[in-house]
Amino acid sequence: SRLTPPSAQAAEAECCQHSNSCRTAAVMLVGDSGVGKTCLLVRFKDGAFLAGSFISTVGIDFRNKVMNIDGVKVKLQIWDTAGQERFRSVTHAYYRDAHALLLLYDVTNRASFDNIQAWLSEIHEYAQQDVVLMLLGNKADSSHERVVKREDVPFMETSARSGLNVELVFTAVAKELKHRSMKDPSETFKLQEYVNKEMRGASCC
Ligand SMILES: Nc1nc2c(ncn2[C@@H]2O[C@H](COP(=O)(O)OP(=O)(O)OP(=O)(O)O)[C@@H](O)[C@H]2O)c(=O)[nH]1
Repeated sequence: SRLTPPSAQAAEAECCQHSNSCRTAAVMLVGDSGVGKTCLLVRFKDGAFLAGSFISTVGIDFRNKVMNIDGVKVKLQIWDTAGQERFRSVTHAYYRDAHALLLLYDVTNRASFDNIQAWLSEIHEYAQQDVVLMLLGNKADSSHERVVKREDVPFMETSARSGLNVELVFTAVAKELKHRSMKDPSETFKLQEYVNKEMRGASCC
């Protein structure tokens, strides 16, 4: 479906009616068609996997989810963009308002990985300079041989199918944005360090 997200301010007003400690953040999912953007969002929002026939997103879609980050409500307004080339001009218009970008590729699809450079150029051109950026290698449930990962952007593997790291991605982004909005220089937050620590924690003990 094609929906226009309400402005971030409207979303903030709605969220903050119920709480005086609340932040709103716009998170945008980008990447080639078929890498699993819609599925990742549905997994995060509804805890389910959209198996079966693949319905490509048309234009842009969005969903809200409120997270509790260390006692502060962070409302994520998550925009799911169409990966298909013909919708590129629609998605360009949304980059400017995004606080965070999740750039996905499919670990089983080499072309989707090779296109990351083009996506990064696009992000550089249209997004805010200080946008929070994470690269996600999705479909990590697959036993397929991995394409080489990049070291220059915060990175982690995810699976919309198994749920691997899905909650962690959004928690990490929300934490980063919360830290920034509080503007407390004594508290630093390192996205990659946080996800590395949390991933290790999950696999040990
Ligand atoms: N095995 C596996 N399949 C997945 C995963 N995530 C998505 N898929 C499958 O990949 C296909 C594409 O998923 P979508 O989420 O619709 O892809 P998209 O990136 O939103 O595509 P566009 O809307 O065209 O940009 C679907 O058939 C999904 O079932 C995953 O983590 N593991």
